[in-house]
Amino acid sequence: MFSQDRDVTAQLRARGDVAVLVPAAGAGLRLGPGGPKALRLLAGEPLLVHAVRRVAAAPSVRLIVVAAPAAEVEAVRELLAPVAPVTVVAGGAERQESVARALAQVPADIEIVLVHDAARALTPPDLIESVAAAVRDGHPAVIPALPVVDTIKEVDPGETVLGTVDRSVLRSVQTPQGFRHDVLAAAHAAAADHLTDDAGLVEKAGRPVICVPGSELAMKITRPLDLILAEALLNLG
Ligand SMILES: Nc1ccn([C@@H]2O[C@H](COP(=O)(O)OP(=O)(O)OP(=O)(O)O)[C@@H](O)[C@H]2O)c(=O)n1
Ligand SMILES: C[C@](O)(CO)[C@H](O)COP(=O)(O)O
Repeated sequence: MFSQDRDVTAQLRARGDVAVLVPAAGAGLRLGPGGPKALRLLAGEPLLVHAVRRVAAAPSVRLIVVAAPAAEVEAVRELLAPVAPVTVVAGGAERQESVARALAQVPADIEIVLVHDAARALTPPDLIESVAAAVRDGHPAVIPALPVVDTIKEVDPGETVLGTVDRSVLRSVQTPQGFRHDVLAAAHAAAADHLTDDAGLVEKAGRPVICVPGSELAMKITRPLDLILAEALLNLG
């Protein structure tokens, strides 16, 4: 636990120009049985607690809105009360719906909105700050990304390789994804399909999206091995 947590909690809402939406309503099917992923334990604490603690430690953050599994809204409020002041809403059946429900809680006077997966529980506050700073600098949509390290093949439905993709133009995309509030709201309002990230909605709306350097610590805890890796990263300090 960060030693400055109590100070951070007291200061939150008293400063900052950024709202962070934390979609946390997923089932975690790829992680296997054990309940909603955001409530699964990492070093004795739920992933959501790790994630929100780091969000609250970012100096720009004024408001945090968590989209929790519908059956866990009250439990999540109680869980996060000692961590940071948060608004908790019920998430939806798809990530995009969870984000939209959280976005509806953001007042119009907050101009920068970040969307950050609870599953990226170890994301450093510095990354949250760098994404927010790029939006503040005038970019309407900013996403953290890393170069792809594997060779990438395109295949047909029978797994026959059709070709090798030029990986130099590919990026593996993380969260937090940062947006001008009006741009994110318009993209969600216009959404026709369910996409896997919010930047995709902004792309469809024809607005520019830029990448900034991501962080290996912002890995998404998706499969069982990821929990083991995350625990090892925590132990590194
Ligand atoms: N209906 C949903 C689905 C996902 N999420 C959130 O979106 C983030 C990224 O989703 P992912 O890591 O894929 O989580 P799950 O959907 O839970 O995973 P799975 O696909 O393995 O079930 C997670 O913090 C997850 O809780 C959400 O808020 N609402
Ligand atoms: C938003 C995201 O984490 C960016 O990489 C990702 O798209 C979520 O996808 P998932 O299929 O819900 O894991």
